[in-house]
Amino acid sequence: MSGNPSRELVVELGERSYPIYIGEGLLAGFGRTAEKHGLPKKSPILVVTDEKIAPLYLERVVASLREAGYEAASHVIESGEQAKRLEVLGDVVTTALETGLDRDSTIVALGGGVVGDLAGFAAASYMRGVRFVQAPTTILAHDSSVGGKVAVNHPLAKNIIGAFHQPEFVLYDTETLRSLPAREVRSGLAEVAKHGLIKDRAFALWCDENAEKLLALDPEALAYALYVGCGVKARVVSQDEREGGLRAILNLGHTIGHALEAVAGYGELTHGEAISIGMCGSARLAEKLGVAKEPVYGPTRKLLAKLGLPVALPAHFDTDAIMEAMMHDKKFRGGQMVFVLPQEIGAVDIAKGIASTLVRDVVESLKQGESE
Ligand SMILES: NC(=O)c1ccc[n+]([C@@H]2O[C@H](COP(=O)([O-])OP(=O)(O)OC[C@H]3O[C@@H](n4cnc5c(N)ncnc54)[C@H](O)[C@@H]3O)[C@@H](O)[C@H]2O)c1
Ligand SMILES: O=C(O)C(=O)C[C@@H](O)[C@H](O)[C@H](O)COP(=O)(O)O
Ligand SMILES: [Zn+2]
Repeated sequence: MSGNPSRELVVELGERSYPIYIGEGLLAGFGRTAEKHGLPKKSPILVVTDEKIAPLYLERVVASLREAGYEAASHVIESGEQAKRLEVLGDVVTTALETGLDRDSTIVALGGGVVGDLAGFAAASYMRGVRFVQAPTTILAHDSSVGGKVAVNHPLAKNIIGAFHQPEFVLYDTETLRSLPAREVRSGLAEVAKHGLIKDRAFALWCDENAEKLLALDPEALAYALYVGCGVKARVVSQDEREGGLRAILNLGHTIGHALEAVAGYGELTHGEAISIGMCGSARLAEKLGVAKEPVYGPTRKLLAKLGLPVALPAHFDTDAIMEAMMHDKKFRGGQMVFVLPQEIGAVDIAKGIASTLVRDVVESLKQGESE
């Protein structure tokens, strides 16, 4: 433990409100937190995690739950985006049935966004819905663990089979982030930067100034960034839980980003890398359409490059395939392409009816990756 005090935020959703606990070493107190939130003790708890996280942190969680008097079982999935598929969901359900999970049971997601989305969808669908807890272990999961979007992928479209299912609480033990591979540190910082770019100019500038500290996992800088990032997300979700309108701003960079992930077969680019390229594309588009009130492409590109993220599209990506995949975006309605576009650093707009020819030009231009 570094001695960094814990921080707490609340996602305000009426009777479904829940806290986000952020701090070092919190996993050791998992069982006590479960008790505090009234998770039933008569029904088993299933902890879902992946093969890389299990040897590092699973025992800590299971032991803490058992110490508090819970019956705890676990299910370990393969690591990586490919695991977000129906077959793996079926395996989780098999373990849930074999372990005797009932309607009063809880499914715990111990891991990054992949585990969170998959285990969350298992919790949303098993017996038509059981309790769910998020224990994020990646930087990126400061985003995925908050807000209740849970899903698996289809080969043609990302996150296309899913639900909204809010957790009972989010327990974010920042000590776990120290074992992250460098690529995953960078990937997670893409969503951190996104939260600044959409809603908090000062935070976006702070990320730019503190990029080196963030990449080096400086505990204070990281704790601050995760707190601010989770705060932006929590406030947006509180105002528009089911994406009737405002929540779509959290999708900055995702129309292009999700298409890249699908076209590459889920794995070549991490989610953060794909949306980094996507955010550069949105900034370009905003400038071309005159939506941007100030230069946005240059500063966005500079920030993401400083965070070690890709800002150009690898040349082998097929533009036609990307355009085709973009048609499956969940914001696409009534034949209209919808994009989240920066107006300035820290503010975005949702623009409908964007001409696909213009989007195609932007995708092509991303292959050049010019700095201005
Ligand atoms: N639901 C949402 O609102 C939301 C938001 C953002 C992203 N997502 C989804 O999140 C997913 C990406 O999440 P991610 O970037 O966390 O990927 P991930 O879950 O695949 O984790 C990245 C890699 O790091 C490993 N890992 C995780 N924690 C570790 C730790 N503490 N130490 C060492 N290794 C660790 C994992 O095994 C994996 O190999 C995507 O599927 C994306 O669509 C969802
Ligand atoms: O929570 C949201 O809303 C987001 O858009 C957050 C995104 O970072 C995340 O990748 C989300 O899963 C994308 O949502 P989708 O509805 O486009 O699948
Ligand atoms: Zn995302």
